[in-house]
Amino acid sequence: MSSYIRKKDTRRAIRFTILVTGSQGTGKTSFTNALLDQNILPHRYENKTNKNIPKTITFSNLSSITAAELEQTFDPSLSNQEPGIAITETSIEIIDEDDSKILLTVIDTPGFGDNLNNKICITEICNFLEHQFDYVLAEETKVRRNPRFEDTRVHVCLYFIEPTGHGLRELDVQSMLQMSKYVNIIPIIGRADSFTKNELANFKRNIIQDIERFKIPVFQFQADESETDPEVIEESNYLSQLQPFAIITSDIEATIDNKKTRIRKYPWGTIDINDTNFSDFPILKSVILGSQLQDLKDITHDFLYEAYRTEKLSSVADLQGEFTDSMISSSSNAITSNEPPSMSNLAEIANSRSMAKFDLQKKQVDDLSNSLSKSTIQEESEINDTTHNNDDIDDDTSKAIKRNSMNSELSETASQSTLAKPPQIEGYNKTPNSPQSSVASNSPSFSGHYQVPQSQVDPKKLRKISETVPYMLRHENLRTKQAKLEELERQHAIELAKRAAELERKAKELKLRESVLKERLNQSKNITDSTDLSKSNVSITSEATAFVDTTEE
Ligand SMILES: Nc1nc2c(ncn2[C@@H]2O[C@H](COP(=O)(O)OP(=O)(O)OP(=O)(O)O)[C@@H](O)[C@H]2O)c(=O)[nH]1
Repeated sequence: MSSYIRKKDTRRAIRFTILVTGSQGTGKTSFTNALLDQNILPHRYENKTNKNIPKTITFSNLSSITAAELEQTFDPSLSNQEPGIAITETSIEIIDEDDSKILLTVIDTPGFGDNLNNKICITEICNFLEHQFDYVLAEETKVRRNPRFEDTRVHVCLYFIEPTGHGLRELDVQSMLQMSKYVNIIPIIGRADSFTKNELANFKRNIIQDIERFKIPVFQFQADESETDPEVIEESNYLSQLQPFAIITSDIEATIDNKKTRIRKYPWGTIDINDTNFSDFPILKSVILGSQLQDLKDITHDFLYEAYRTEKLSSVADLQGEFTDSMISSSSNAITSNEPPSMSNLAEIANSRSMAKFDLQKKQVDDLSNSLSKSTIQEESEINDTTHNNDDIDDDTSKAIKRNSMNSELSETASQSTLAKPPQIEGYNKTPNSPQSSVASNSPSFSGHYQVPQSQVDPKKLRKISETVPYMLRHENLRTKQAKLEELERQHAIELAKRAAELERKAKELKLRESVLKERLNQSKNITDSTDLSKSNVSITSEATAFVDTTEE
């Protein structure tokens, strides 16, 4: 990565958001600094004056004490207080020589795992992830969309496991399980230099067994079934076998063989964190900012968000059903002052479930039918823009993207290679066609005798994800996926139009009923009036008779 420039022109940048979480001291800050190639984030123990303090998005704890107060002084009387959890973000724009940009946002979770009861941490992170989905859902269902809307969904969670050597803790299992509903999970072993080779192999085996036992749907590097490129298949197999990545990170910059890198110094020697004999850091970096970037984004949108959206919208549809039923059955009921639902606030409605309260109102029925017919038309006209609005990859950007293929030497290796089918952790398959659940049940699991791979593929020969172009898109896949997205949107629009038409029909029916009732009311009024008239006629006649009688007398 050649240069980093603070946010300037984000029009064509690819947005990519990473959540870095895990217990304290596992090397998250050092990792982020190494990933961004700048010591941008302060360590907790450091003087923060010269560093960028990340923007705090949320903070919450179970007591009234603030995190800053806890950090300032140690007061034994506060030792039972919970430090809580904050969610912070740091955005940076990575620009390569081709002017291609990634707007990278790193979300950190200081305080995670520091509480006596860490449920609050999981809840807070899940709420944050869910809110990002809600923003997109609310925007998608708006009649008029905001052209400057920023998609803040998180594409990958790098979960740092404490280097205990034992396996996953309950907090790790619970966190990964719950977060996996909203984000791709990649487990990471931080501070991997704490282990000997055998210890690391055992630790990886324990983690994999736990992932299998608790059915944690971590990210799968398995290539698509439709993938035919042997290089991609081989690389995916290699990455699958390597997982969970074991990384060494550092803040100390150095130059080795004329290349900028980072090192860790020990009394007995020095380790280059980019040396794949010791550290998976360079592989992880090229995976998240390169070869898998687009897949991570696609899975976030096509599976995770789609599942969330379906769940939310179907809850709205149920409520709408109740609403329309109540419209018919309660046509003569008293009128309440609740607002009618509109197609532009479905997300809010889904969240608050306030639609259940809605009742019939004559005036509102009119409003509703008007607004629905408008929104149906607009939805259809705007639906084609959805993909462009939601995703920031435009044609121009795609053109600028380079696809660096392996050299011919690796192709040879690939064709001769007899790699065993890599084990899988239950979870997502990257093929957009196959739903997550079916994959989970079909995928073979890690076997108990899983072995840490002995570098069947030379990591140096991994597809070169250029340091200047830190990402790569799969052009052909992108097109098919785009088409699928458009098809989904079209179906969604049709569904909305149907629902709107149905509501409109019911509204008309009600109007008709209303006018019939009015007519009847008028008729009955007329009858009453004529009865009154005949009564008064009778009294006039009797008065007249009395008058005639008196005159005659
Ligand atoms: N041995 C070793 N130490 C590391 C490694 N990465 C980071 N450290 C050190 O571990 C300590 C904690 O690292 P951080 O990067 O601050 O860890 P963190 O997870 O951000 O910690 P919190 O901010 O407290 O949550 C620092 O002293 C780092 O220098 C590593 O790969 N190996």
